[in-house]
Amino acid sequence: MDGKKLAQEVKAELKQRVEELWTSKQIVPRLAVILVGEDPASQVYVRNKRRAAEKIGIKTVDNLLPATVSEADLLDLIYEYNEDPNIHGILVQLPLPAHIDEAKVTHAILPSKDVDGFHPVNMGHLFMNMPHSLPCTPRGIMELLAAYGISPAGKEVVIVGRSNIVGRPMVALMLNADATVTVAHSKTKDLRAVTKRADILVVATGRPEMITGADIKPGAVVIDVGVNRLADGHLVGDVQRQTVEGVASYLTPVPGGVGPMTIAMLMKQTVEFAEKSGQDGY
Ligand SMILES: Nc1nc(=O)c2c([nH]1)NC[C@@H]1CN(c3ccc(C(=O)N[C@@H](CCC(=O)O)C(=O)O)cc3)C=[N+]21
Repeated sequence: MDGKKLAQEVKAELKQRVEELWTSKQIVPRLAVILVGEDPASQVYVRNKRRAAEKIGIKTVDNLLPATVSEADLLDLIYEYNEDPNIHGILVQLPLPAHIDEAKVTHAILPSKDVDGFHPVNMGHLFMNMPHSLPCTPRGIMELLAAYGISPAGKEVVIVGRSNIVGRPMVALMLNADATVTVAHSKTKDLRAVTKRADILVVATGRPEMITGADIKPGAVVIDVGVNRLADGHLVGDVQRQTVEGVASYLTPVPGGVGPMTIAMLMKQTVEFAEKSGQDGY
């Protein structure tokens, strides 16, 4: 499944929507991005986000804060953006340094500007199937499946991983799409027996190549959320491509699968927020 190509298509459509928003309402979508510290992987993502935004016509307001910034100063910056009517979305790149409470920071973002969908209010709405903001990675996965004509309705979907960023919201999205959902994680007994049941398997564990061809049902659709940089510099997923390729009907590559879709969905959410701005409650 070609996430890179689909992401290009999504971004081309967004570019048109951004032009329409300017023509009809003179609004330019604006996204505030906050990066704390100098984690090299985070710097790459933030740069990719800025590049994608520029191409679409979204303005990004980048904030590079030193790793020593206090939690209070970071919160103050968020409050400023919360109040600023010209900012439609706020993103704080995770992980944050250990002295800063990630929950406190993500919960400080106004739910209506929470482009990542991490705020408990947005997570709650999502679980009740009345979403306002959708977490970018799970949403990107749903769009990939839809583009390939794969409907989760009635299927056995197994999600490996229960993070707040991917696993848990993925459960909600799959449930909302009428799948029969199972969540496996590090304490699951006989993981292979569980993953082998899956018609659609979503793997988001952060453990390089942990899922092999022996773990999946022939013909399964396998979604690899992992982005693991090995010591030799190359990038692998949580799925072992060589052994899974011959068994699965579809597999998302790493790189070029879920990653580019995540960025495309961030852009989509920002444009949607800008389109809604000024309406009741926003
Ligand atoms: N507040 C917040 N929101 C996030 O959405 C968020 C975050 N923090 N922290 C880190 C993770 C990770 N993440 C990725 C985004 C794009 C690629 C991506 O485009 N990957 C390329 C490869 C990039 C490379 O070469 O390193 C690909 O898979 O083709 C990967 C990972 C977003 N995250």
